[in-house]
Amino acid sequence: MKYVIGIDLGTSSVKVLLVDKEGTVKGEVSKDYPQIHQQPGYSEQNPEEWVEKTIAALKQLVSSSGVDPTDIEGLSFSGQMHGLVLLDKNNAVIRNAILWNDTRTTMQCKKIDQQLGSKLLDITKNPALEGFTLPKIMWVKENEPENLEKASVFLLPKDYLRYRLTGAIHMDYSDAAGTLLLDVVNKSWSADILRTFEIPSHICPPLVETGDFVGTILPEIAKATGLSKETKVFAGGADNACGAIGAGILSEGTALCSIGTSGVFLSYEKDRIKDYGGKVHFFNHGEKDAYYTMGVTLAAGYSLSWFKETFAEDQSFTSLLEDAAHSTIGANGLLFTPFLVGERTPYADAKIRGTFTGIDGSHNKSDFTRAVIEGIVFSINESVEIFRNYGKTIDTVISIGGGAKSELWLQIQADVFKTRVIKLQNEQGPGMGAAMIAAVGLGWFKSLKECAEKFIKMDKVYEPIPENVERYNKYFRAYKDIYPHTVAINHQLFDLRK
Ligand SMILES: Nc1ncnc2c1ncn2[C@@H]1O[C@H](COP(=O)(O)OP(=O)(O)O)[C@@H](O)[C@H]1O
Ligand SMILES: O=C(CO)[C@@H](O)[C@H](O)COP(=O)(O)O
Repeated sequence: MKYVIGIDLGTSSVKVLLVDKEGTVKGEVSKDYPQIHQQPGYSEQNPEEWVEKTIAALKQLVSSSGVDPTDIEGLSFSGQMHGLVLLDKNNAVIRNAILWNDTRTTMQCKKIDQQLGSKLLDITKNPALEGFTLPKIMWVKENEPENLEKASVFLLPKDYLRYRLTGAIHMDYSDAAGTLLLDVVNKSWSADILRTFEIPSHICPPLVETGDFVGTILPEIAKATGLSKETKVFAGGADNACGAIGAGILSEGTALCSIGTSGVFLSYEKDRIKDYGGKVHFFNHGEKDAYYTMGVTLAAGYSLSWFKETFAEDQSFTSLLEDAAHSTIGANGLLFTPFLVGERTPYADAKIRGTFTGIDGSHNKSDFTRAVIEGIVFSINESVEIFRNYGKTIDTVISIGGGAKSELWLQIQADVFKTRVIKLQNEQGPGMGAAMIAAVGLGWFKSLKECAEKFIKMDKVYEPIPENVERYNKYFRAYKDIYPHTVAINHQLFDLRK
């Protein structure tokens, strides 16, 4: 049997997946790394940790699988999006990576809006948001000019990892789309935007398709991981594009809910002129010349992780979620807004912060946990509403990520979204998507669609329960009232913390 590996460089961990030609997952290893929050709104990671943890995970995967390394024919990547990695002329990392959930760049976003106006949306199809890469480059230019002067190239997280595994520098279109420097429809770096903000064009890496063959792994990496040095490497893509591939979101009418560190609601778009007025993100898909649109909740799984670390450190996620089942729909009248690091969709607001509303002396930990997981789904439902308001029909949603690990959470998604929710046999969509990119790149399949037919296996379907839908509807309406009623005080508190 022949195999491929999908490497998903997430925010909380790197996950490596060994998949055979039938699409069966033969092994899976995950290694965690921390986020560094030096001050409110800051979120960084040390790129060296990604490399070390990936090598360790690959080594464990190869040795524990018992598979002949020469049978592992190829690998590809899925990566957390937007994070800025700057390399000097020797390709050494200049500073920690500034991540997608870092919101220090509000001033830079204002500047982009003022200087580019509607041109930004015309070229990049997206508004200026703190998480995207261009404002991060501008922040470095303004606050650490010596670091930008030293830079010979900028990369996104999985591109840096790929560079360390192959020695070759590239960026694929699906990830480049999230930089706010790409002309999304014409698939080239925007000279106009680079010129406007006086960013040297030489720091933009060569662009490739997500499925392109980019080389083989370096001999020293082969030695460190136990992989064969003949292993073919394919570029890979943004984690949400790969999540979509791994969930079979490859034609109009299909939608995805991913609850990882972030929460994403995503829909396939064939139509490059589809206009959502910048209310949701519009990016190049990992499938050539296709697109996807998505809304993003910045702290989805992150909210639950924060809750667990702060109030239930010794409990597992599984037991926490079991507890939440003892509470009721609406957590006995307790609502949570997951704005722990600001928000993106529908409120692009770096200063908003989270709330528990309606705390009562009778509430216990089960109610609080339930409120957290419901609040995350309510927030993602605000993106679902945007899609519906623009005329999209959403009746079936594939759910992936940590949020698809719990029956309770899956049923809440079905009840709140008012759609059928499908859980896949492997809920790790992005890693599977990366493995599929390698499988197609190797020529095992003619297209991603053909590969999806073989690789993607449905596990269980959750139908909305009418009685729950009605009750959640009422709580969702109350949830939506919290942002407008707490925005002023949250902005005041944010400023007071300085
Ligand atoms: N057993 C579980 N049940 C429910 N949620 C879980 C479970 N394990 C992890 N999670 C949630 O999933 C999130 C991680 O999801 P994942 O898709 O691995 O994220 P990322 O790709 O961002 O690293 C965690 O933040 C946590 O909230
Ligand atoms: O910023 C975005 C999308 O625009 C995030 O979705 C990141 O891509 C991180 O994803 P996860 O680590 O949560 O999967």
